[in-house]
Amino acid sequence: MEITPQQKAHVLVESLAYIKRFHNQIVVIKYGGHAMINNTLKKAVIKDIALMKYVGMNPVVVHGGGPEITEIMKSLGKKPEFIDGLRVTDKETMELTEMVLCGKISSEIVSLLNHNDVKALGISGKDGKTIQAAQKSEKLGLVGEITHINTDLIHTVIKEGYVPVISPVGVGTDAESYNINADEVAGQLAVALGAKKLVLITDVDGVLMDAKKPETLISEIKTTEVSKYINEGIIKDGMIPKVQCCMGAVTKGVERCHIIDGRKYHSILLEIFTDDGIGTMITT
Ligand SMILES: Nc1ncnc2c1ncn2[C@@H]1O[C@H](COP(=O)(O)OP(=O)(O)O)[C@@H](O)[C@H]1O
Ligand SMILES: CC(=O)N[C@@H](CCC(=O)OP(=O)(O)O)C(=O)O
Repeated sequence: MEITPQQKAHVLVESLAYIKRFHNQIVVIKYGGHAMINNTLKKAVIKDIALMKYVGMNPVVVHGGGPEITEIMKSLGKKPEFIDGLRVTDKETMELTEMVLCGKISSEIVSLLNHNDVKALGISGKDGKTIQAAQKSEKLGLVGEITHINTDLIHTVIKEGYVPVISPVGVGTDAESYNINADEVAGQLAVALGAKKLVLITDVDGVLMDAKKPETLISEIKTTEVSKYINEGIIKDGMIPKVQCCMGAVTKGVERCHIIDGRKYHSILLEIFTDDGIGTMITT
């Protein structure tokens, strides 16, 4: 169906209300590794984030990269192991994780944003002690639990006009590195920054009753329903930290938390600039 010039103009005018609503507001976008499917899609996601910045919003990107960490582990003969969606992390895995997240993925996102004339800056959670952490549990090894978020560096770079791109690596009291699930970082960062909205981009339509059937999308989940879905085995694996982090964020003041499908072109814009909403929204 062809869109007429009048319809295009109408869409632009309609967007004004959203631009005004989010002007100068922080929106945390978590870009998951499973949604970094190919370069074309990656470039489209980056363009959406660039557009948010152009119109006066303050996007803060938290990136994942689980599939790439898994790939490099396998290529080195290491067997990835997960408990409730979290990677069991020994010392060598931690080094690989840091290399992939801070060395490769962060720098790629930063460079794509820069290419779209948006100033971007990569920040590992270790930089400026932004994400402080302690060991989550013995069995997970060097997986971190966030103990404190220091937002100074992020606020400074936002003030200077940059889009911060955060890698989910934390620092302990002995300067040791911790691998932290990127959803957890995004959720707690959204709270610490007083973000208006948290958007998690992944590779499914949202939370599904049956993970293999997109038509079973649950468009809204109340925080009180989350543990029921987890206990019944409907929400599992990598979806567990996602709903839990949204739950934490909405109960601590983030107005809206959404889990959306990054495989669909311009899903971020649809989420931010329309009333219809897509994916799953977590509400109190
Ligand atoms: N109820 C559910 N609805 C949708 N996806 C689910 C559900 N339970 C588990 N999942 C899984 O969660 C995955 C998303 O988490 P994850 O693989 O960690 O993605 P990301 O890299 O984007 O963080 C989906 O691809 C799906 O396999
Ligand atoms: C502890 C833990 O599981 N950390 C994650 C960090 C990366 C991540 O969260 O990436 P996605 O968002 O792409 O899943 C991992 O090692 O895979």
